[in-house]
Amino acid sequence: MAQSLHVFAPLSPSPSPRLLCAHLASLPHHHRLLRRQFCRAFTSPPPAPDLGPAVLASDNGISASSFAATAASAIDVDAVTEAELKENGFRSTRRTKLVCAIGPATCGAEQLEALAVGGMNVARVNMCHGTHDWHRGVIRQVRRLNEEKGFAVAVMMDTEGSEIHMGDLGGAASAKAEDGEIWTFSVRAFNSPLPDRTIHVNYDGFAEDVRVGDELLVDGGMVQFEVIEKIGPDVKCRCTDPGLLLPRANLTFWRDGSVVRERNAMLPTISSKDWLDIDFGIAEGVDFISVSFVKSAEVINHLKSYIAARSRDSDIAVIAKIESIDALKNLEEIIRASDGVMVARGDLGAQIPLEQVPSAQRKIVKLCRQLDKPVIVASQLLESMIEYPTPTRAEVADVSEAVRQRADALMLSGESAMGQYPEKALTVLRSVSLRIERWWREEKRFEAMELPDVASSFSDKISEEICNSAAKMANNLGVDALFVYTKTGDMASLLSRCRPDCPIFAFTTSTSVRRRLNLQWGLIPFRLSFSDDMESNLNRTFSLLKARGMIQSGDLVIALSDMLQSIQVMNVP
Ligand SMILES: Nc1ncnc2c1ncn2[C@@H]1O[C@H](COP(=O)(O)OP(=O)(O)O)[C@@H](O)[C@H]1O
Ligand SMILES: C=C(OP(=O)(O)O)C(=O)O
Ligand SMILES: [K+]
Ligand SMILES: [Mg+2]
Repeated sequence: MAQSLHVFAPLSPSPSPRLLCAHLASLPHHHRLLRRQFCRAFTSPPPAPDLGPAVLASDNGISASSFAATAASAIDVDAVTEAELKENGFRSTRRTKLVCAIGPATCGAEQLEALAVGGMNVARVNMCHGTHDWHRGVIRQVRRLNEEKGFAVAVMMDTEGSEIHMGDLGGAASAKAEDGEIWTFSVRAFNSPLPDRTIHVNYDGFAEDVRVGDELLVDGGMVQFEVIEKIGPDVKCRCTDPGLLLPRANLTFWRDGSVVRERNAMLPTISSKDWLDIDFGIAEGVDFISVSFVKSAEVINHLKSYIAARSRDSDIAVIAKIESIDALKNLEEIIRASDGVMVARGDLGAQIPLEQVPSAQRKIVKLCRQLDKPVIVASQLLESMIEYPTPTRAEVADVSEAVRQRADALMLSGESAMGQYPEKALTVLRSVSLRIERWWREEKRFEAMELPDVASSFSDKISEEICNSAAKMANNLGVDALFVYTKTGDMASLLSRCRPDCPIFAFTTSTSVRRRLNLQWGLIPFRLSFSDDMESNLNRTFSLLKARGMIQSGDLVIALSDMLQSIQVMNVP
């Protein structure tokens, strides 16, 4: 049994300028400008790894045109993953998936392609910002990239939800609030230009709900005010923690050490605007809809039945964002009802004390894995990279911890939507993920987690047992890859839940299932038409993958199928 040896060759840019920047990162705060200028001048973009589909044909001695015509129709695989596989071998493919919020910094065709090349698995558009035309442009551009360049980037649409937030600052990009300044927060509708130091608040009950003495937190505490006077619709506030106000920033108010949820707690989770956005998302065929400020399982079920009635042929997965006290209270029922979860630490940190966010994250990630639902860790992972080209040590440690917890995916928000270094931020996520995953495997710090039964029928129970056993066998035998043939994706998900040491090649007949699987830990999704005859499926897959240089004779694989509920161990012939 000849097992092949794979050499690790990280996909990272030339290290020297980064090291210099890392050194400069330790300078005191007032030197950061210097640091920034230095890093701008010296970290030229990494030499773009040639990961385009053209690479695919070259190693095999097959002419590009005939290759594209035959192989492309037979099997679809993500161009970037394929190149990573060839370059680094099975063992070193990235298991943690990456989600990027798209905004003004990344909505162009070239920028989107750069993110896809950099490893973006899911592109997220946030309905808090932009117009439907803008979002449509981004979604269609992602689809075009997938079709023309062989990526499988999924699209996630994130609802606005009924949060309380500021208006758009009369068109200004930001406004600075200084210590001691008096600002007016008002529910009045203003004609532009807005009066000086005035902020519109979108929630009509605001002036009635706040009290003098309340603390007003902008963006989860990035800027803080104290309420000093109420005059009709106007609330006068003194700035106690200065900072930058950004358009439509989220607002919470605190009284006696906890967040105030008066009538705003009665706001619907899905507003009338959200329903219009959801209709838009369904019409555009997004892969995921993430729901902001979920409070209970009911709203998830409601949305899922709406989607099922509206779009019989497409299956859109519903992601519950955990970002409120109510969501934490009803955590398990929400996770069970959803197709996935996002730990939305931005708003969560504005609703519970900050020091409780890490334990909440840990709990949510663990429960999601146990219940077989993908989980995304989001917000402020690399916040300083909105402005600076290198992350802080603390940010790298935070990313590492999320990877170590084996979350399915990490998300960039402002870093990729409006930051100065979107691609570099993605590179940091990618290289930290790879490094921590490798360390974890090498150290064999394998944390066996008790995985409860999630099956609801006896047949599902068989699939679940097969997956648990196969993952265990894969670890014990040190196999190169798990192959799973799955129509619905469920068996791929169950394998991913086990977080095995080797990557999981998931073959599915549908392009939408394939894109959806792109959010899940360790899965390399392929689209392939296959039959009930595993013998012929395997032979076909082996020859297609061998032709593309993605596997070699002698590689040891375990193959599973959800049609036959079978499990086979074999060497690639
Ligand atoms: N479509 C858009 N148009 C303009 N600005 C956007 C858009 N999407 C995102 N942004 C900017 O990027 C920031 C970070 O994006 P995101 O994390 O999605 O939103 P938020 O932080 O408001 O929840 C936003 O605060 C906003 O300034
Ligand atoms: C991801 C989050 O949601 P949004 O960016 O939509 O506020 C969050 O609050 O952390
Ligand atoms: K949102
Ligand atoms: Mg939020």
